[in-house]
Amino acid sequence: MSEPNDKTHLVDRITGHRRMRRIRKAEWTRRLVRENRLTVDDLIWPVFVIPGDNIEEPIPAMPGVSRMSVDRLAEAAKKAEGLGIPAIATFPNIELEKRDMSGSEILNPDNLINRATRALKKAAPSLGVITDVALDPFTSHGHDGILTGDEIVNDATVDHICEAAVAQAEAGADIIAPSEMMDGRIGAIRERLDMAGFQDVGIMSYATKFSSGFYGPYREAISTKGLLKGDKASYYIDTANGTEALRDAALDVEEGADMLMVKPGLPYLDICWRIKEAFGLPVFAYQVSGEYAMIKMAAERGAIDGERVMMETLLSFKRAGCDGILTYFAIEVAQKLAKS
Ligand SMILES: NCc1[nH]cc(CCC(=O)O)c1CC(=O)O
Repeated sequence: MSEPNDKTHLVDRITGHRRMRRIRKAEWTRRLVRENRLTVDDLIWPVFVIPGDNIEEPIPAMPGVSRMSVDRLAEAAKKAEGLGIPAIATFPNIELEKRDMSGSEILNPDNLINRATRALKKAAPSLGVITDVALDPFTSHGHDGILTGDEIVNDATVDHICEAAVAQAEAGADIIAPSEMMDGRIGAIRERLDMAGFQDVGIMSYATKFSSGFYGPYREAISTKGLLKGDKASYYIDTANGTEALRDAALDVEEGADMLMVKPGLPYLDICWRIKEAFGLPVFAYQVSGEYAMIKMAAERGAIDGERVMMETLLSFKRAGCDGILTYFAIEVAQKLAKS
């Protein structure tokens, strides 16, 4: 028969006196041993731009997010700059009449995205501007590249986005972020930017972009939802493939990417970690529209504490080795961090 206090000894025999809970006991020890922190320096704010003046249009699939006309965007950018957010990433929703098979409007030096960049640089000069060079906001079929028959043509698309990258740099973009997953695009863009004298304009590669279901609300936000025929599986990475994602990122590193992105974020934390370990380059996770919507909508329905889950997911990217996060929560988080 065992003595009444033998249970204590039983646990000590099992743990060898190592008790993890000692360091969790008080708030001050928890603070002292906390391994990762989220700060305002980690945030990149993705925004949606629309034509017109003085317009702010809520996006139903993304509660709390609106498309903004350039003037409103400039105001919002001042706010972001004031909060200390380092950079903004712009995505245009252009008129349907301006979209065509090859996305030619992306080459217009005065297109919506380039006008937004100029306005941002004027309104908030210390805020970094990151522009996407994919064709999807500009094509009548919603694909990221030039569509010939059933095929998204690789090399012609690369030529096209190289021109677009130069136009974006001319408008003042600090970082070009190609998101269309064509082969050879990073090296080609680097060469074209350098030839045009933009050695200082960086490239943040959407290095591992998965063929994901999490982009749904974004396609509503830029109005490609009804346009897109088929899916993007012939150019985005299969969601089952981690090692292939690493090979793809390795090519971008060789071709001269300055920073790498993993997209979506939360379902791909393993990729964030592997990429950070493999290359040591700055790595960013894109917490995409569907991830944002899941949190906001679950919170609205009372299933989760939205603010708490927002902070937890953002911190998970830091734990997974990311240097920063593109997140639609940027303003909300920055405001919260400023108070604490
Ligand atoms: N170039 C495509 C692009 N640029 C940004 C996103 C998604 C961003 C998000 O979901 O928040 C996508 C994905 C897509 O439409 O296939």
